[in-house]
Order: sequence, then C-alpha cells, then structure tokens
Amino acid sequence: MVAPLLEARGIRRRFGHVHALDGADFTVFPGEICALIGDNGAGKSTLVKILSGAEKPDGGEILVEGRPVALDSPLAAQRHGIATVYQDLALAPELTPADNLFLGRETLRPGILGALGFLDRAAMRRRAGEQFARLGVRLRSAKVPVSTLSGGQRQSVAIARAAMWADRVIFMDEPTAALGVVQTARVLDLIRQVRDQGISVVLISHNMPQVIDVADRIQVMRLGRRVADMPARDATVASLVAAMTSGAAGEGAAGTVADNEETA
Ligand SMILES: Nc1ncnc2c1ncn2[C@@H]1O[C@H](COP(=O)(O)OP(=O)(O)OP(=O)(O)O)[C@@H](O)[C@H]1O
Repeated sequence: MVAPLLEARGIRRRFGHVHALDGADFTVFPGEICALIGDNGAGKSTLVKILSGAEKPDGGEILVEGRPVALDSPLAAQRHGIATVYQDLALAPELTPADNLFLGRETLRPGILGALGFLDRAAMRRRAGEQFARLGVRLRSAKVPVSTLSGGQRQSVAIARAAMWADRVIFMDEPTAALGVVQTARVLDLIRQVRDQGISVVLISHNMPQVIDVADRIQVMRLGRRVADMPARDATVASLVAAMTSGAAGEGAAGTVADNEETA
C-alpha cells in the first residue's frame, strides 16, 4: 500500500472551551484530489491552518512521507512542499499575473562584484508564461493588473502560484465558492491538471455534487474529528450528508467510520 504524503494523527486544538479539533486524523496520498468536507464549525479550517503552519496544535502528530515534522510556520510548511490557497487569494491586485507568481520570491539578476542584484523581469515573465502554459491557464492578458481579471482567472493565478512553489500538497479553501458555472468548470479542470502534474490537492468544499465529481477520495469531519473516509466513487450526496450530520457514512458508502460514540 502507498504511504501517505501527509498525515495528521490525533490532532487536538482548543479555543477556550471549544474543542475545534478533538483527535482529528487526516491523510493525503500521492497524486490524488481529496476533498475535506464537514458542516460549519466541524474543524476544517482549523485543521488546514495547522497543516499549513498558520496555527499550532495542542496535541497530535504530523508526518510528511512517514516522518514526524513540526509545521510551526507557513515557511516550514512551504519547505515541506505544502501550500495553501485561501479564499482571499492573497494576490497583489495592482501587479500582473507574472509578478504575482513571484510575489516575495522575486528572481534577482546577479549584481556587479556580488552587489545586490536587480529584478530579472524577463526571466520572471518567461517562467510565469511556462507555468501558465503547463497548467493550461489562458489569461485574457498577462500584462494587466490582476484586479482587472475575472474571479475565475484570479483564482487560476493563485492556484498556478501555489503549484509553482509547492511540490507535495496544495490546500484549496472553497476555490469555486464565488464563481459562475463556466468559471467553476475551468477551475476544476485546473485542479485536475495540478493533480496530474503530481501535486496532491486537498479541496475544501460545501458543494457535494462537485466534490463527488472532482475528488478521488473524500474525508468527512464532524465535531473536530474525521468520521468518514471513502473513495469518491462510492459516495452519494445522501451518504455524505449522513456522515456530516450524524457521523454515519450512510447506506451505499464504503466509508470507514471513526470511533464515534453516536455511531457505536
Ligand atoms: N480563532 C478562534 N477563536 C475561537 N474559536 C475558534 C477560532 N477558530 C475556530 N474556532 C471555533 O472552532 C470550531 C471549528 O471552526 P473551524 O473554522 O475550524 O470550522 P470549519 O469546519 O472550517 O467551519 P466553516 O465551514 O464554517 O468554515 C468552531 O466552533 C469555531 O467557532
């Protein structure tokens, strides 16, 4: 059996008296799109923040390719090949798509006698063009500020940037929540493309039909724990809703239901 690329075991996180995560397990395998679903407050965002190095757990273990790691900052997560596309996208609106791909990681040309270099715009534009082409992202224009692009194109720029700097896992928080039908289809194609380039994708979504359509595997959270883990081909909207609301994976779903007193 293939070992997980990224694994969370028994993660706990409290906010005051709220147990946001209460022994949550989670796995990401190589070359897959896996969906992370759960009702509001189930703990999805907290888990993603912990696995992105943006939040610290109170307990539990995180492993990358079977080795325990400390993801105690977003930079530490990046070093392990993990990136996150949050809903705000974190793009610089006045910069071009190419500039956004390199935001904070600008390529410098060597200066004279070891002096600080200056931005190598031509090299950055070339690499950005290659990255967009590799992922099949066709932008209306590569030279305009991203603020003038459509929501779907901005989302594509943010995903292309994550895929440029992460080589293991990209978390995507509701990437199609604000998009229309056509733009949603394009972004879902891009997500498949990222997976096909060898980077695993974790898709957080409330859209059950979309999750069943695009994901290879679905993990369901409820009350801070994973309560089901099933191949997407075995899932139905009814089985997912049952798992989200009662912890039971429902009839017809070959889900592994975690030990949960309500389903015992
Ligand atoms: N910074 C915080 N301070 C206090 N409570 C928090 C904080 N972050 C999360 N929580 C609480 O932890 C629980 C889990 O929240 P979380 O945002 O992780 O759930 P979620 O599954 O992502 O929900 P949603 O789908 O609504 O985004 C909730 O009860 C939430 O109110």
